[in-house]
Amino acid sequence: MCLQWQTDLTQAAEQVLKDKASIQGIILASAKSTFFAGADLKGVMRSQASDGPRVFTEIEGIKKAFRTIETLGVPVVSCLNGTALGGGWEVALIGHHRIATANPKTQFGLPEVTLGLIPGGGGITKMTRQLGLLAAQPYVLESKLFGPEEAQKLGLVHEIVASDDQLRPRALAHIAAAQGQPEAAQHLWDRKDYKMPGGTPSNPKIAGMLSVAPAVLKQKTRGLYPAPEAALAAMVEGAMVDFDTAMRIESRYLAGLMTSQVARNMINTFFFNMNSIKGGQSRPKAAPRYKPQKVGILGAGMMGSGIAYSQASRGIATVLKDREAAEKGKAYSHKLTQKRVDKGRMTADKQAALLSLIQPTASASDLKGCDLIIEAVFENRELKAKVTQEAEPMLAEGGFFASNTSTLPISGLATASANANKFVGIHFFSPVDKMQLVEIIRGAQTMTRRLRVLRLRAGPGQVADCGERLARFLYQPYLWHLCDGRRGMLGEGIPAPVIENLAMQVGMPVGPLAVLDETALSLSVHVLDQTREDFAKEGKTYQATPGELLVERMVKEHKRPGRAAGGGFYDYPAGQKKVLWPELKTRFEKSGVSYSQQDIKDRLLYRQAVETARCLQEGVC
Ligand SMILES: CCC[C@H](O)CC(=O)SCCNC(=O)CCNC(=O)[C@H](O)C(C)(C)COP(=O)([O-])OP(=O)([O-])OC[C@H]1O[C@@H](n2cnc3c(N)ncnc32)[C@H](O)[C@@H]1OP(=O)([O-])[O-]
Repeated sequence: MCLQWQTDLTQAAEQVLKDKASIQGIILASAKSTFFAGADLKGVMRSQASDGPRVFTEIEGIKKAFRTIETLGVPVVSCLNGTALGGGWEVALIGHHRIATANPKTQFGLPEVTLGLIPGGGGITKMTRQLGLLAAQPYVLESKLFGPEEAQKLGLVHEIVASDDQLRPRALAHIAAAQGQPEAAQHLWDRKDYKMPGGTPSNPKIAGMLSVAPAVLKQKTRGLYPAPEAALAAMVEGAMVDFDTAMRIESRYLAGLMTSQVARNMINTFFFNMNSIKGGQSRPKAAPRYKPQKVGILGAGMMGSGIAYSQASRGIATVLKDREAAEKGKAYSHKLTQKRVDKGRMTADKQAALLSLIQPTASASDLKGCDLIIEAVFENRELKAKVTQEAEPMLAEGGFFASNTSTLPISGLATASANANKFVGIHFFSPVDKMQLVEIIRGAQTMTRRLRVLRLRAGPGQVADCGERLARFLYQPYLWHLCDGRRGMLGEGIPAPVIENLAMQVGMPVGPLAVLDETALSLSVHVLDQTREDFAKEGKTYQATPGELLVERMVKEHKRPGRAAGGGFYDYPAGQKKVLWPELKTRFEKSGVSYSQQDIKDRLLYRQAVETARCLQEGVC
């Protein structure tokens, strides 16, 4: 929907108006394999707040042309040869009759709210009038996409043909058959007897639902996403007025969002940056794809068990080695998959196949032939050195070794290896089965080629090659800061519920204390002990921060090592929701401590922003 397209559309609409007497029907078709990809997102990225009036006029101009075509009095047929999204689906909705080619890859719908926008090119008004206020919500507020078959069931597509070359003949046949039938040249909502399915907001049932809808929405968005709120408002306000006014309401909300920083951020992150990542922008162009055939994992604790699951779920033969807990580690995969089997999302056969790929063992000799071994033992340098030396000789020819450390420098750990050039960090995030990011850390001696190969297929999702930076300079300091920082929020006496709730209010999925519990407080203490030892070897004394000391107290004095070991900052009563450990109040909260909620929110966010900027500055990609 670039500016040139808008000009062409206006001209086409003016032309059909002139030629009206000689037109029997109109076919909307695309010369490309995608029917239409919607608004020009690059153009949206260039808009500023001051462009609001211009953008509003442009949206209204587009919709005026749409309206000219659909109210001309001739049947309009949309021939949907491929995907139609956002403004593209709104173009499809101009057609009174819509024919789609059967293709499981085709997607229709309105992804606007996922980009900080709303379907303001007629999408909200038309989908609401077609489906009703309730039934339209998933498509408008949650951007639920659908294929041709679902579209047909919803009455949004009227015919499905087997191949693209049947679209035009079917459209022509429809137009021929529709001659003399005024209703075939009219949308449902333009008919005199039109009634909104399910009723308008004046219907008591709908009114009841609408009275809670904003609260339900806010619970999901926490008030941080303006687009779904605007979409709901446009749906409801539009349902109470005539069609043209509803269209104008939509345009106003859309113009506001299109010129907002939030939309620019979301489009950049969720469309352009995501496409770059998916397109492998940061991957070396020439390196072939790599998938290890057999992976060994050392240590079947929380991380090792999760990594074993992540490898096996990708069809990779996995040896899970632990002196005592290997079976328990494998049971974690059973627990995860059983939940899916119980919900009917996985067959018992698939579960059995996945579990059969995990070989629990206490013996290092079972690692023989692994082309990748990942150690996931405690953050203790000596232990890591010991397991490295024990397992490395089992590697297959050309295989390489990885440490899942989150804090210890890779170059240092690599000194225990006989092949430091084949030693890398692969840092999975907890819980491994949920977190998409995998961080690849290059040691000083890691061969670049090794890293390149690895970057392609190391873990469950995205890979950042961060040359020892992210783990040490972003992840850990960030976590530390959350409970300590330089002065330490909890240590300052700020109530734990305040910290947790404000973190959620700035958009974090869970509070920082919950994150620390998940990653295990005991892990942080292992790191602290190791750091003290490292300093002592150099004749120095490490000055622990207040936050480090606080976590140490939690583990050593209060015996609260984290979630996996039964409790940390939270209690985890079986079968119930976690609750903050009541004694945090008596042990850490200081009565009379003064704090500003905004300051706490800023502290939580600024730290991330500063560390992210530092990573960029240091070339972490
Ligand atoms: C008034 C009405 C307002 C309306 O309601 C608001 C909207 O429509 S909001 C919009 C709602 N629409 C959407 O959210 C749909 C967004 N688009 C898509 O989801 C996919 O592109 C699509 C599924 C259509 C095709 O997938 P595929 O076949 O794998 O192709 P591909 O993905 O590799 O793209 C090829 C190239 O085209 C580029 N480009 C694509 N779309 C846009 C765009 N809208 N803009 C700008 N550029 C776009 C893309 O960056 C890439 O460029 P490059 O330089 O070559 O890297």
